[in-house]
Amino acid sequence: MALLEVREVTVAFGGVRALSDVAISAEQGRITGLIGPNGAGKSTLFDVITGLRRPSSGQVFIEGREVTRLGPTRRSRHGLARTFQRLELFGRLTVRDNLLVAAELGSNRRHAAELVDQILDRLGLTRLADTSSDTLSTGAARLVEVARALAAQPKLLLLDEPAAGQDPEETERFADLLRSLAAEGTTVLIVEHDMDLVMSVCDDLHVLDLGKVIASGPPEEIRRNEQVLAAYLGDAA
Ligand SMILES: Nc1ncnc2c1ncn2[C@@H]1O[C@H](COP(=O)(O)OP(=O)(O)OP(=O)(O)O)[C@@H](O)[C@H]1O
Repeated sequence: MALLEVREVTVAFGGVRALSDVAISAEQGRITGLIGPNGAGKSTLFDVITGLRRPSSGQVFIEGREVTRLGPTRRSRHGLARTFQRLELFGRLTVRDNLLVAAELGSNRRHAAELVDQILDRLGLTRLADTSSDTLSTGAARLVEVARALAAQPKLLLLDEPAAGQDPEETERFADLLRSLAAEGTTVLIVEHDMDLVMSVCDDLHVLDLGKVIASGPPEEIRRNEQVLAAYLGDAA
């Protein structure tokens, strides 16, 4: 059974269908990529999975339980955490306090401070712990968003363009982090335009174009798929 299953989801904004009968899944302990051109519907699908947007039709299941009608807070209790494409840190709080807020909402609240210190250390953020979040570089802020999502100790981690604004060294370290999280059993679903990162870390890919899934499979298959090459990858693969 997939940890996440999206069945036949459709989202319409007025007359525009942002998603049409989209079906994707993410397996436990694997890194699944969601790719496609701008406007394909990736962020809208994340909103449906996290409960920020109700689909016009279709269903979302986490560990086999339907969550389609649950709001974001109840879904986070089912082990789901996400980062945002547009950064959503609490700017005036320090890096540590941003993580503490998330950790204290999680199941391990009695050990929140200890957990936060472990995550800061793991992500190489200890030296920034007392820095106000609104003074961070974009690359560091992206990492802090991931750290904050991890503070909730999620089973399913959704990352919306986590590498945007990271330098190549940050991206390389980030790839290692994702691999180690997956090896520990965390399920990762990632939207990302950095194809080197996607092709090197993802176990499975789903490709969206104009609100439809045009291909699903392992990276080596996707990078040779004619329809995907025409719609998105072109010379990049
Ligand atoms: N709130 C909204 N109201 C109306 N249309 C919307 C809204 N949000 C998204 N759309 C439209 O839905 C489609 C999918 O947008 P979405 O942001 O999900 O794409 P995306 O794949 O995440 O793109 P990007 O890679 O640029 O982030 C686009 O045509 C977009 O203009």
